[in-house]
Amino acid sequence: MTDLLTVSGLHAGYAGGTVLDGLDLTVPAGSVVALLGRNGAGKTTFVHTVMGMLRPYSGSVRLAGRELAGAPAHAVARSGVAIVPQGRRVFAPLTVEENLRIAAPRRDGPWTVERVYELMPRLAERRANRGDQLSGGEQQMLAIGRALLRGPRLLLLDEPSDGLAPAVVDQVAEVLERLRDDGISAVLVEQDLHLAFRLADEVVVMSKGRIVHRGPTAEFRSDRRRAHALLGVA
Ligand SMILES: Nc1ncnc2c1ncn2[C@@H]1O[C@H](COP(=O)(O)OP(=O)(O)OP(=O)(O)O)[C@@H](O)[C@H]1O
Repeated sequence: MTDLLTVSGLHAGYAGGTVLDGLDLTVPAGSVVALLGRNGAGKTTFVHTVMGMLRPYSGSVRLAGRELAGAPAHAVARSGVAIVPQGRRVFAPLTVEENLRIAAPRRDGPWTVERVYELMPRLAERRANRGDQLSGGEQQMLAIGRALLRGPRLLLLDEPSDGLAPAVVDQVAEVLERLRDDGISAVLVEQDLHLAFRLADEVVVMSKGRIVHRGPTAEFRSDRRRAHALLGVA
């Protein structure tokens, strides 16, 4: 499989110091890679750096061969990367429909507002509701819909399960499963291992700004000792 995303030697951080310390990662086209790691490992920093929201100190971020490192977020978005941010960030005073319409849907992209509603009928039912009248799960679906409308080649999902009850995580998982089965390429940052295992083809573990493990999901799942050693979970 050809790699859609190729990140190499990525260094990035904040005024306080370096967080990404020479990170290398590839995402094959049509696959979902789960990015796991303890709190503070640098997962969100990675997602923000790929998206162009944080400028790297050095290193390369290539999407289908095209260099994106150092490009601003709007240029990265135009190149085909979309983010579903941690905390969802839907616009509270706007309705579901307005939130989707201002996502600036790509006219030539495969996704339309109607297609988003078909994927997530809950959003269609709530189309006239304001963002702040939605449940956490509905807000998450709205954030996913907004990202899809940009017609991304690569989707960056930053902890979609964050703050959701298990039954609601299950509903979001069903949506993401359908996208995966349709062949979407994605990096899924997750603390919820069940969700990561359910969706990802491969598991990547990050520690102190580097990748310290990579392997097929089934293999990682069956090796509890390694999961414990890398993530501190049972
Ligand atoms: N805006 C910021 N300014 C300064 N330091 C930051 C900023 N955002 C994150 N950091 C620091 O960078 C490090 C990595 O944080 P990051 O949020 O990328 O980790 P994470 O793996 O996503 O963690 P979590 O699972 O808790 O979300 C942490 O030490 C954090 O305190």
